[in-house]
Amino acid sequence: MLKSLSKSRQSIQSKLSAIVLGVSLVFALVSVTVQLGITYSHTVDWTTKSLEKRVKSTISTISYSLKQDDLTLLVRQIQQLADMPYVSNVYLIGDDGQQYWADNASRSKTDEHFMHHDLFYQGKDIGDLEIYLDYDAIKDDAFQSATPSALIYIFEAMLVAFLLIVIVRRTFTRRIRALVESVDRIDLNRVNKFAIPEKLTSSEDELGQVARSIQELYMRIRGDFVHNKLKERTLKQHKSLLAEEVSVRAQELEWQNLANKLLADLSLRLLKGHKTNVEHDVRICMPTLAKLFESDHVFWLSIDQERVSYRASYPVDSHEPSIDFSDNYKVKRWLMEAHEVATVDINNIDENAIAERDFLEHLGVHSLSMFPLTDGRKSFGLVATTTNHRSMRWNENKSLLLKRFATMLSELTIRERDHLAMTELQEELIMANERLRLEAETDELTRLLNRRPFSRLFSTALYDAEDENASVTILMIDIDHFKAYNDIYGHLQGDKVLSFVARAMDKVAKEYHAPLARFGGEEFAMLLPKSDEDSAQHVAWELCQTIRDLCIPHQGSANSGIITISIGGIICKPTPDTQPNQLLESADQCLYKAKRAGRNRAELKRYNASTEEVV
Ligand SMILES: Nc1nc2c(ncn2[C@@H]2O[C@H](COP(=O)(O)OP(=O)(O)OP(=O)(O)O)[C@@H](O)[C@H]2O)c(=O)[nH]1
Repeated sequence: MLKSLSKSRQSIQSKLSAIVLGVSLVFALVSVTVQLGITYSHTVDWTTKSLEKRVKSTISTISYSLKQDDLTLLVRQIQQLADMPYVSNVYLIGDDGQQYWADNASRSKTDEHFMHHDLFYQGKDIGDLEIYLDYDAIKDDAFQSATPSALIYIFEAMLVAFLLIVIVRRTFTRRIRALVESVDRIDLNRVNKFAIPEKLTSSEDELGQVARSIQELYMRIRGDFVHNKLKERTLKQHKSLLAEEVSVRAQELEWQNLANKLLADLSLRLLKGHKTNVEHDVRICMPTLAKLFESDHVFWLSIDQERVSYRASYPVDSHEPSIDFSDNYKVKRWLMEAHEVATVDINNIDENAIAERDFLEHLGVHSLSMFPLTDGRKSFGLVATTTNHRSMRWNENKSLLLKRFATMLSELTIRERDHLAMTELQEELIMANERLRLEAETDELTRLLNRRPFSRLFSTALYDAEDENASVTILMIDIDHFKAYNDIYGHLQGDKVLSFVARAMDKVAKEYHAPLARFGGEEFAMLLPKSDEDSAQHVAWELCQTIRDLCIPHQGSANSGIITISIGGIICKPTPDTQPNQLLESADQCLYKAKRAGRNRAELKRYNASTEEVV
């Protein structure tokens, strides 16, 4: 039962109650037993002493009456002894063997206890006196007298037990239960502040110590819990910060990657592309640039003195506000002399910077970031990115990107400038070369081609004629009796005549798109591509007539009296083996024939390229 009680929910109280009750009952039983023993022994002792006292007072009378055989006295004396409390019987035996019994219920002496006294009379043993006690009666009386005490003891024990339980309950069980209830309320998964009631902890007894220990333990656990929670929260915060940091880093890297790719692409495009497509190439990368800057517009301005021009802008169809620095040097200086990326927001602009504010308002710009284009000495342009209605979010990376973009455009502009200078120089050189070439290929006196370019043209004409299966004519022209002219009119006059004749023939040549050259001295050569015999004959005749028509007097010319020319010509349908020199030689021979035939005429022959014969 105790076991089951001890297992019950109110185990301590029940156990205590049972223990206290049991101990009290045992104590009561022991007390009653002790009381009984004491009462019994006390009664026996008292009875014995009373008897001894009585025997002592009556023994001489009994001895006397026995000796005197005064039976009446003897019996009375014995009966008086026998009437004493708890005396069951009195037995007397004389030395003569005579027995006397008191007149009590029992005369047996088998189970009785007794007191023994020797009877003397005048120093002589005359008999024995034995007194038997009624121990059962003593016991009964003892029990009877002990019963109230036992009841009192039991009541007392019950009372003590009850009081003890009440006291235990008041001072111990109830507090333990309150403590248990308090402890039950502890939730270690929460950080609520918890306190065991002060009435439990303030006590100096063991329970108070236990309550304080629990409170301290809880405080320590709570402290640890709070510490762990704080650690956990800090860890969470760190983790979230780390995740945020990683995300920001990733975005930055993505941004940086896009920026690098943009600049690399632009750089490559500018290197590969044609110089005239520069603006186009820059314009292509501007949308990405605007995205990277988170801006509305990107401008590339070229600034020369007060003249500002947009080289490229984004968006393409956006309004490009006109910029005039003619009476706004302050703003120009502000824009062009920045050494770092300048960012300005209409909200934060210095109150004194009225010109700058007006400038931004004129542009319709809320926020602006810019960097000048410079060759290190002088600024010649600007890259700027702007927002219209909001502040621009700017950072180091964006500054760096704008700087790198501006540096690229600066280098590009410098390269363009150098390229322009180089092109101009090249063009000058080409023109000079052309002039030199023309000079080298032009006869100084007549301004006609000289022999070298003519030979080249002649070879080309032969190839063309061969390709087209056409005929080509070469005319060799010589002024008649020119030595005589020099001799008569002088060398200088001879030079003048050479010029006149050349100019006149050139007119004819131009008419027929025929190259004409001074071949040397007073000799000329004319080439008639795609010509047949008739046309060649006609041109030759026209040449002779043209010179005759000049009517330059020549006293040394016996037959005409004027300057005339003789022409020898070869008409040829060339083959791949046809040699220009051979044709020139043949034409020369024809010229010789014309001279011999009387001059002032043309002698034209066909040259058979297959047989290499003049026919
Ligand atoms: N003034 C002048 N005379 C030149 C020039 N080149 C050549 N001559 C002269 O031209 C003359 C050519 O003379 P020749 O080859 O003997 O022939 P020609 O006197 O014209 O007689 P034909 O040719 O037979 O009619 C020479 O006296 C040269 O000195 C020149 O540039 N200026």
